[in-house]
Amino acid sequence: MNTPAAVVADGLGKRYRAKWALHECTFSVPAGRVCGLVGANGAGKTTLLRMLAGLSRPTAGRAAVAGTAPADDPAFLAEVGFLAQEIPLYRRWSAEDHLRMGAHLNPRWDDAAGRQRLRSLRIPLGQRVGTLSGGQRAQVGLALALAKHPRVLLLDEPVAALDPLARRDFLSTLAEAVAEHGITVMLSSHLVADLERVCDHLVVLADGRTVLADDLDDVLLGHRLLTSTRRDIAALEREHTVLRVERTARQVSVWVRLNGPLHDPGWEQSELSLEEIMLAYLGMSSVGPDESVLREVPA
Ligand SMILES: Nc1ncnc2c1ncn2[C@@H]1O[C@H](COP(=O)(O)OP(=O)(O)OP(=O)(O)O)[C@@H](O)[C@H]1O
Repeated sequence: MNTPAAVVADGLGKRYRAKWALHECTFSVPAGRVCGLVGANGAGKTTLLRMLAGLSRPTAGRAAVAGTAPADDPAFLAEVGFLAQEIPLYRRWSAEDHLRMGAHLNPRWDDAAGRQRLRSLRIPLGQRVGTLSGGQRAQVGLALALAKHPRVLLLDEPVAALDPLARRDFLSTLAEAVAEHGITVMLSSHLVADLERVCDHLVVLADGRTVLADDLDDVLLGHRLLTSTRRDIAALEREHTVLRVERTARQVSVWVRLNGPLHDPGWEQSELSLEEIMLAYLGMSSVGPDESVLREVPA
């Protein structure tokens, strides 16, 4: 049985003046998944998340989040939690003040869970959030977003500025909430090890386009490093998606997404880690592998 999609982008695009920040972006995230959103700086992650959160209108295409088109209206905003990169909190207010405002504004507010989450992390509820550490502020932002009981939670690089311990705490809180409430999460990050820990689905953007959208297990199964003494990769390119090529005098190495079985026994196959797969995608443009760039990568 197919799980219904909680987040859908269909030809979604955003143009700023002449430049497309996001172009023909198409993917769907099944309900209950934690989806990592990956892309180089400027790939369009924030642009995408802001459109999904109803904070910015698409120039082209359509999106559906929790079954509806994102919009800046109370019914939609009740279903969706969004934590922006800069953790938007009132610096002069305490966590307690934010909790009270949340209870006032949100119909499904779970005040007890929000407080419990912050107390268990020993975050002082009465202290101005401007005087909390970056990690504590991120946890306050997450606790507030979760207390809304959203069906979909969108997080824009929430752990980027946190130390490893604070990142672990943040991601544990997130994983517990997902297990408890079955919410769908879309989380942008450059930290592949973190994504591997919490995500079971991936969307990768390059130059504002979707270059990969799949379950994490299928991503790991479907990518291989192929090596051979031959030089010609034309036959390989006809059947599979070549991400990266490195040539030495004696050997060619090809990072590939397999679109079916590999028939040619002349290639030696080895598995790729998620980090290696992501690096291959981040190094390619949306139109194909760039060997001149790839040659700079040490073997
Ligand atoms: N308000 C804006 N006006 C003009 N251009 C914009 C605007 N917002 C984003 N862009 C451009 O759109 C592109 C995508 O930006 P975006 O912030 O979505 O990337 P990102 O993947 O989130 O990057 P990062 O990893 O650095 O946060 C960039 O080229 C950026 O300069």
